[in-house]
Amino acid sequence: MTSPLEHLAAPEPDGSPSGIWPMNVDRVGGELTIGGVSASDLVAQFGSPLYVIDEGDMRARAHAWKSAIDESFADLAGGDVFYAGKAFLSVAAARWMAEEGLSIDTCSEGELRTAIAAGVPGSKIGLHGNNKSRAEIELALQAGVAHVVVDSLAELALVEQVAGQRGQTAPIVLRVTTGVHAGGHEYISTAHEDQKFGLSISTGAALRAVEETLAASHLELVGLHSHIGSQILAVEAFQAAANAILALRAEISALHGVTVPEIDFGGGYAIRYTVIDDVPPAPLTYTAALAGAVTAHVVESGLAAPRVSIEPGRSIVGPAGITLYTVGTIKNVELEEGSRRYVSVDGGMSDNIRPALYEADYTAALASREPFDEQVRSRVVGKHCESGDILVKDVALSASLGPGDLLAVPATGAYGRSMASNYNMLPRPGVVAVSDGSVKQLIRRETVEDLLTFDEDA
Ligand SMILES: Cc1ncc(COP(=O)(O)O)c(C=O)c1O
Ligand SMILES: N[C@@H](CCCC[NH3+])C(=O)O
Repeated sequence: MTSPLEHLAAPEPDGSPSGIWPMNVDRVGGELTIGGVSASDLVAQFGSPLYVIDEGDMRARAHAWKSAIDESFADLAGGDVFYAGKAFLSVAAARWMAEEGLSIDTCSEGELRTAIAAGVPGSKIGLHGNNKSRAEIELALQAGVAHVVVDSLAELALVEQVAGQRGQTAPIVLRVTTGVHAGGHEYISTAHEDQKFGLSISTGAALRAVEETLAASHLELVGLHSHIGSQILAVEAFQAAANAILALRAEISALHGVTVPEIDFGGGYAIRYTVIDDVPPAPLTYTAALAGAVTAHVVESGLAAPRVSIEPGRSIVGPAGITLYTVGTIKNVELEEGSRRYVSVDGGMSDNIRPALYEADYTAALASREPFDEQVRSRVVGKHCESGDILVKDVALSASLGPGDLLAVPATGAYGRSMASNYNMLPRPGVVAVSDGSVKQLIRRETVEDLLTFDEDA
C-alpha cells in the first residue's frame, strides 16, 4: 500500500523532475494546488473528472530530453527529439513542444493535423503507423514531413506509388525489429518477432526493404528506426537494440555502399507511477548510453556518425498530468483478511484504461482538503459496469473521506486522455493546462449531447 502524501513534488537528487507529482504541485491550506490553482477551483470551473497538465513541468521535461540529446551527441552528428504525440496531443501541447525545440511524432491523420494546426513545420513532423491510409501518406507528403516511418513492404510500395503520383521523393525511415524484448507489460513490448510492428532484421525483411527503398524512384532512405517497447527502465535494453540497428547500418554499407544518414531509437523511457516504483534513469543517462553505442559503431565501422533521434512520449507528459475525480459512493467490503474500503469516483476505465489493460499501478491523494487524518486502506474504483474498473488497487486514504471530496491521481498525463473512451456513454473529460496561477482549456469536456449527435434518430 502506498501513500504519496509525503512525496509531493520532491525533486530527485540530481535535480531532475522525476517525482510522481508535477513540479508545480503544492498544498495551500490543506488543499492541493497545481500550477498555483486549487483542485476545487479547477473542478468548479471545468467539471469532474478533469485532466490537468502542469505546463511548466511538461516543458521542463521536453527541455531536459532536448538538452540531453544535444549534449550526448554534440561530438557525433547531433540529434532530434520527436515528442510522441500518442501519449497526449493537443494543438497547444504540440506548440509547446515545438517551442522547446522538439519535433512531433504522429501516427494518424488526427495527430498529423493537430501538429500542422499548431504551426509545426512539416520538417519537424514524423509519420508513424503500421496501417497508414493513402490519405494519411498524401497529407504527410503534402506537409513535407521529415520522414515517413515505413512499417512493412506493402507500405513501402504504397508510399512509392503516392510519392510518384505527387511527383515527390518521400523521405523513408524503415522501422526494424531488433529482437530485443523489453517493456513494462507484454502488450507494450514491440521488438520481439511475433507482433505486428516493423521489419524483422533476423528474417531478412529489413534488408529486403532497404533494397526496395534504394531501388525505388520516389523514395529516399533517410534512416532506420527501432522502438522496443514502453515503460523501460533498463538502459541496457536500449543499448542492445542500438547495437543491433547500428550493426544493420554497417551491413547496409557493406552490401550497398550506402551510409544511412539517420538512426531513430524510438521512445519507451520509464516514469514513476507510485512512490514504490524505481526512480527511472535521467534523460542524460539514457542518451549517454545511446551515444556510447553510436561511438563504438563509428569506431568499428569507420562510417560517418549518423544523426540520431528519439521519440519519448510518456516521460515528457506522464508525470506532468494529474486527474481529478469526485468521490461518490463508499462501501466497505468484509474480507477474510479484513475489510476493504471501495471508494467510487465519477470516472474510471473510460478515462484511464491502463490499470485494466496493463495491470498498471497508480496512487491517489485527497485533493480538496487536508489529507493527514487517520488513514484507511482503500481501493479507488470507477463507475463502469466492470469489476475490473479499478483506478488504484491499494492506497491509504483519509478515514473521513466522503462524497464530494476530490481525489487526485498523479502520473496520468500520458495515455489517459489519448486512450479515453465513451464506455457506458460517459463523455470524455476535458483537459486543462495550468501555469503560474492561470488556466487554459486544451481540450473541452464532452457532453452527453455530443454523444447523441452521432445518432441520426436523436
Ligand atoms: C514508435 C513509437 N515511438 C514512440 C513511442 C512512445 O513511447 P513512450 O510514450 O513510452 O515514450 C511509442 C509508443 O510506445 C511508439 O510506438
Ligand atoms: N499506450 C501504452 C504504451 C504503448 C503505446 C505506444 N506504442 C501505455 O499506456 O503504456
